Amino acid sequence: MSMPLSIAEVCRLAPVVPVLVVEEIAHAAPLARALVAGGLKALEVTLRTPAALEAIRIMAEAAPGAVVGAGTLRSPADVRAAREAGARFGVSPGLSARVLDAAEEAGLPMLPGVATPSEAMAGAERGLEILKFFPAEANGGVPVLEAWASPLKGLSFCPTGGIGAANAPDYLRLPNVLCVGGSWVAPRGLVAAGDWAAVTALARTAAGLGAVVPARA
Ligand SMILES: O=C(O)C(=O)C[C@H](O)[C@H](O)COP(=O)(O)O
Repeated sequence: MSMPLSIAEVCRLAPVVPVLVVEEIAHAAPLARALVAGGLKALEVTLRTPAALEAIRIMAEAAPGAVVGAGTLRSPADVRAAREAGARFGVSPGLSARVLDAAEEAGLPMLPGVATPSEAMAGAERGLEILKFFPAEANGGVPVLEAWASPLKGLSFCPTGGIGAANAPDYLRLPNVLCVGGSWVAPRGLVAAGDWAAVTALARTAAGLGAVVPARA
């Protein structure tokens, strides 16, 4: 039985949470190992492919250093399926009371997505202190999080959507950012080609982003 982790603990495992779209079961184990080898331990497997739930099971077994979660949770049924597959945290594009109720019932720590102060306040009213800012770049990116820092004091964010190695440091240096999410560390082409060494190299660069940002030191 793995130790239960809070969302804060999940976000502190590494500066970047890889957002994964697993098309083939055979990719699950080597992909998880490649990311963990590069230093990224919290892995978000999106429930966007038929392989996703089985991929969560396989990754947790194949990469003991990984903390595997499920992304794209949009319904209570998604939450229950993710939990049964062994997901240790859940991520959602939005903030849904039904999804959050189901997650509470299942004991699944949730990182729901918000794009406005009203949504962030709705999350805070439910006792959540860490929220995903999604889609980060399309919603105004860094200046929006800077503008939220004072009025939404006490809330921290995991911006996701449109983030890559080039702009991740701009987010990671914000005091109200704990980590960022992104698919750039596991690009479709490298995964399809089984180029796990290249994935590890991307992960290593991403894992090192935290070290160069004074706010996270
Ligand atoms: O569905 C979810 O729960 C998600 O987490 C969505 C992802 O955060 C983004 O799709 C990642 O965005 P990119 O890094 O720009 O590819």
